[in-house]
Amino acid sequence: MVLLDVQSLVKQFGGVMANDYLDLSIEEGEIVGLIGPNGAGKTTLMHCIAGYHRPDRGTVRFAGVDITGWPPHRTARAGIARTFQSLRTMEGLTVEENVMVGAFCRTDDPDRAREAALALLERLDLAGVRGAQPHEIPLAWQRRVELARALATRPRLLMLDEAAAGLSPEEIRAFEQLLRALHRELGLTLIVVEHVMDFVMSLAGRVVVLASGRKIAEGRPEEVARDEQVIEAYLGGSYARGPAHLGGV
Ligand SMILES: Nc1ncnc2c1ncn2[C@@H]1O[C@H](COP(=O)(O)OP(=O)(O)OP(=O)(O)O)[C@@H](O)[C@H]1O
Repeated sequence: MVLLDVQSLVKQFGGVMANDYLDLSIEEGEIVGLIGPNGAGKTTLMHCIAGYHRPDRGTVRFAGVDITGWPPHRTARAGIARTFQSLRTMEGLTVEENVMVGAFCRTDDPDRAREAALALLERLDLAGVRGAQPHEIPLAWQRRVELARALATRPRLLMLDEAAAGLSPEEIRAFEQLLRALHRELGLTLIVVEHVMDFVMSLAGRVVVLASGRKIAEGRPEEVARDEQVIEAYLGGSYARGPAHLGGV
């Protein structure tokens, strides 16, 4: 079943076509990697899906419903969650309270929200730091707090924006294993926006490549890594890692 169906999506900022008639269709249960050089339009696409931007044209359908232009609190209720490139954990709130913020998407009852938050903190091995402030714990754990908060909204579609950035290779492997397990346990559909190629290429079943707001390739990770247009897009741009990073798949 198609869970997310984006058609002819356009988002423009002044003269910049950040998303230039994009189509994207995702089956329930898929893990889709979304890659592309800096400025390709990946974050804009996620913003348009989750309602942080209103598209100029095109449609976003989720579970058969037209959700184009719905604000974030409505898309969250519909079952779309996301994490942010720059961490948006809230200082002044404890780790547990941060996760409760997500749970309030589904309940008004603080006891229930706390219960849901605690269950997630235990599942993500964060129960020991539930009373800490997010800035007091390591980055890899802060990313899991963000993940827990997103999961607390009980999403069907979870979008991760550069969740592996700044993590060590060991932390990235652990994060990948955790995501695989959660994907299985919760029946999640995942969109993984990522610059860390090893991570996305090994996690995703399908990879979609954007450049200058357009989709230039899509397919299995090993196919995409060999695609000449993809290699060219990375070579031609200011992307620091270059195609060597794609070649290792
Ligand atoms: N709020 C905004 N105002 C003006 N221009 C924007 C805005 N958001 C994005 N852009 C522009 O739209 C284009 C796409 O940006 P976007 O952040 O979606 O790319 P990206 O693929 O996520 O890049 P990165 O990998 O660097 O995060 C860029 O040219 C960017 O400068």
